[in-house]
Amino acid sequence: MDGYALDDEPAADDLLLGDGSGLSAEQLSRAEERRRRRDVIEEGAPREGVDIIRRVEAAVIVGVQLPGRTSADVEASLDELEALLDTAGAEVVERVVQRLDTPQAATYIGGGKVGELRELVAAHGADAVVFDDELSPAQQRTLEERVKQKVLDRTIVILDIFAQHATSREGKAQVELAQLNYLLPRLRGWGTALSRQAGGRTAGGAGIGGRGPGETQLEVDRRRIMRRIAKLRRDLKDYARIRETKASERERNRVQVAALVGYTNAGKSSLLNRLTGADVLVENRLFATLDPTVRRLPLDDGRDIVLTDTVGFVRKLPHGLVEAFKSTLEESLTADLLVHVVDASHPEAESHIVAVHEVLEEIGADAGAEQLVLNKIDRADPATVEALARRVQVELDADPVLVSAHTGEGIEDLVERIGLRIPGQRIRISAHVPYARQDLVALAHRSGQVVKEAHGDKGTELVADLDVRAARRLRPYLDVDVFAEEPEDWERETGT
Ligand SMILES: Nc1nc2c(ncn2[C@@H]2O[C@H](COP(=O)(O)OP(=O)(O)OP(=O)(O)O)[C@@H](O)[C@H]2O)c(=O)[nH]1
Ligand SMILES: [Mg+2]
Repeated sequence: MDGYALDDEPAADDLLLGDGSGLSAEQLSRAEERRRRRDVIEEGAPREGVDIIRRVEAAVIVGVQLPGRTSADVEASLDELEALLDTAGAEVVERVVQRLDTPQAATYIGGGKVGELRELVAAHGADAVVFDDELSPAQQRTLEERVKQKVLDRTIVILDIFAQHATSREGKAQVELAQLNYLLPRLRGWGTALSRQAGGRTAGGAGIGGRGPGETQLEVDRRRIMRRIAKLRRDLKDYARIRETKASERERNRVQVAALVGYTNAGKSSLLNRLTGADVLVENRLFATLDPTVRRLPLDDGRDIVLTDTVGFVRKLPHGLVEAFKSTLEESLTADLLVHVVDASHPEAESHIVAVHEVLEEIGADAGAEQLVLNKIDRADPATVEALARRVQVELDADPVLVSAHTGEGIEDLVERIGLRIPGQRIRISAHVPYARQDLVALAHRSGQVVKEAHGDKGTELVADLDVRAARRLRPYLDVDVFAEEPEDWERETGT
């Protein structure tokens, strides 16, 4: 069967209604309601884009417990899949878990389970089955044939959320590239949706109740997608070049960068707002932020650094997506310090830390300095936070700062810690310091490298490499006022 010609199978809908399917009267009537609404929707206009999930209302989700994973692991991952689907606008009506020694080649789960799934889907009037793991194109196709309904996986859900939320040109291009790369090997199955995207239904009645597009149409689609992929790659290279230019401008201005990274919904944007008075969208939703935001952060010692906020990570983040977002994430790659934000009130906090480290490793950003921040301590149990802090100290050799972006608790500590972890820049100064201010000469010795020191009749002639803070205190006696031209508006350059 080609395409999601769902209405080919009206029988599946009628199959179990009113029989001993085990559903409550309420569940049955909701299933009936969904069917009615969907009929209306299917009549409606074709939608734009590859928006597969937006067409899903009610999903059955499937997790597999492989050796080495506890059932709690599987449930936690399914909780997250449910949250992802919720973000994408779909409701989960049932979850199915199977224990397996190894995934089945043809259908991932076992044959008996597939039959069960088919019945569940029909009984609930669900319009999709979503697997928590990535399926191969062949598995997906086989499952669709047997379950008689659309079969999706976690990857496409995440891709769809990203597609819904991306706002910048670069973000949109990155997501589209990842989507098309995912789609290309699955074209046989996705033909219908694509033909619609191309502007109308394919000749031959590929729409409701029709057959999928023929081979020729598939070839056309495939070539068109490949051309589009090539174009997106070129565009992304251009965007990356622009980004590089900005980064090297910042380099020239010797601005240092701290990047907020962390699991989605950890509170990165909230912290950026709290630390810099920014006004970035904060939502109790996964992937609220997709586009990087850059803000100036004044440190206690008078230095200004740049703080960046970017897309959050999640377990099993599709590889294509990480690849596509590499240039956005480059900000973290080149940062002087990674500020890794953790939702300390989340029961899965530790596995989130691990997942974030995995993604950082994948993009090659795991080498630099990292400051762990345990956020949301206002809503977490203090004993739990303490225990978590102790465990990360022992296991990761991290010295976390405890904060609440909401109440502001710990924020001063965090700023101080960032200042300590980001090495002060040194600048070369030359000065004539009067004998009355020998304390400043002593300061130069303490906080930097004195290159030359000579005693003349007016005072001490000094050449030294100092951190900016110390240098600023010598300002009245500098031979050249290096602070006269401080950059002022670089934080607006990526403006939002
Ligand atoms: N109680 C409490 N809630 C917080 C705190 N910080 C953030 N939140 C809430 O956590 C949710 C996510 O916050 P965001 O700042 O959007 O998180 P994020 O890490 O930027 O999330 P993404 O951009 O989706 O990756 C929001 O509902 C915030 O109000 C905190 O310190 N305490
Ligand atoms: Mg955010």
